[in-house]
Amino acid sequence: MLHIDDVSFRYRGAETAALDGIALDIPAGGVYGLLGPNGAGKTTLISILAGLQSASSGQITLNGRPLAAARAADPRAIALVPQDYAFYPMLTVTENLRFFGGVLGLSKAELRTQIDAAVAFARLEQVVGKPAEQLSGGLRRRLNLAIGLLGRPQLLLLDEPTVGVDPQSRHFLLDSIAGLPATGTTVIYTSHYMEEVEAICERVAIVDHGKVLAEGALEALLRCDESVVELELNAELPPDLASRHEAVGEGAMKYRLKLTSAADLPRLLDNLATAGCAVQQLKVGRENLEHLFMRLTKRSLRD
Ligand SMILES: Nc1ncnc2c1ncn2[C@@H]1O[C@H](COP(=O)(O)OP(=O)(O)OP(=O)(O)O)[C@@H](O)[C@H]1O
Repeated sequence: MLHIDDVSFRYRGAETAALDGIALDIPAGGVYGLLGPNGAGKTTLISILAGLQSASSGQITLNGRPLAAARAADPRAIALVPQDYAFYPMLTVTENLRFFGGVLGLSKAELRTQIDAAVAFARLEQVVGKPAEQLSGGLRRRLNLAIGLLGRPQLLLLDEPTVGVDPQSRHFLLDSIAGLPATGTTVIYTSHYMEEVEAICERVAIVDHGKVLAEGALEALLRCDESVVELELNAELPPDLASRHEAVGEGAMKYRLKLTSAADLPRLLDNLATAGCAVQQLKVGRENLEHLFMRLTKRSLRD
């Protein structure tokens, strides 16, 4: 659907490029995660995809057409839900939706249908008459999302849509976003919360310093070659086992260990039993995005 080929971008006066040869293929359907720490270049890429900035070099096509031509042919094809609140605080929810629907050029009948659909999707029914400035952080995010959906975009760009929301609204937002591909909208979801990306994205690109460090189906990225075991014990891991398995501490009595062969796991469990450590939890053979990111960059996503 979206093909990004060798795209670079440098802000005026900046010493380094914000995007440095980004190449990505984003298929139709699904939620595609753009994961990276602050300053990685996510917002810059999203702004270029939304037409707010032009790439310094490289090509982008949507369904085989250059991006600008695709947007000119169908101005509603791509919608952006920005990181900031993008509505008028003193207008009510309905007034905001009516205004932004009008900007999109929706007919009266379309406007009514789309506003009803967006309100239902974002579950804003209880607050339609409230000025936006009186909404909680979570409801503001939901209004932002509802506005983005008014034109029934083929591609929805979500720039960190859960920043500053309470856990309940976050859960609701993530569930709603995961359901969008089934309604015909492909989603690009930027975040520095790897748990969110792991929860709702089928494919992921990890970006840092304007470059793609890894890209692919989430399951394939997280499947590791080396066997990895996550253990939770009732006691400290004995030091000899820690060094033999290159253990990394993951919190109180939680460890991440490496195995070199299939026979290593029963041996490890025997050794733990001999040392008097009971295993409370055990997970085998799967990375998580935080570890993958650390392996690629030698630092944490939260740095
Ligand atoms: N208007 C600007 N002028 C100059 N440099 C900028 C500007 N906006 C962003 N940058 C720089 O470009 C790089 C990429 O920033 P960008 O906002 O795209 O990253 P991000 O991954 O979206 O981070 P965040 O999660 O903090 O929004 C950073 O080094 C940032 O400092």
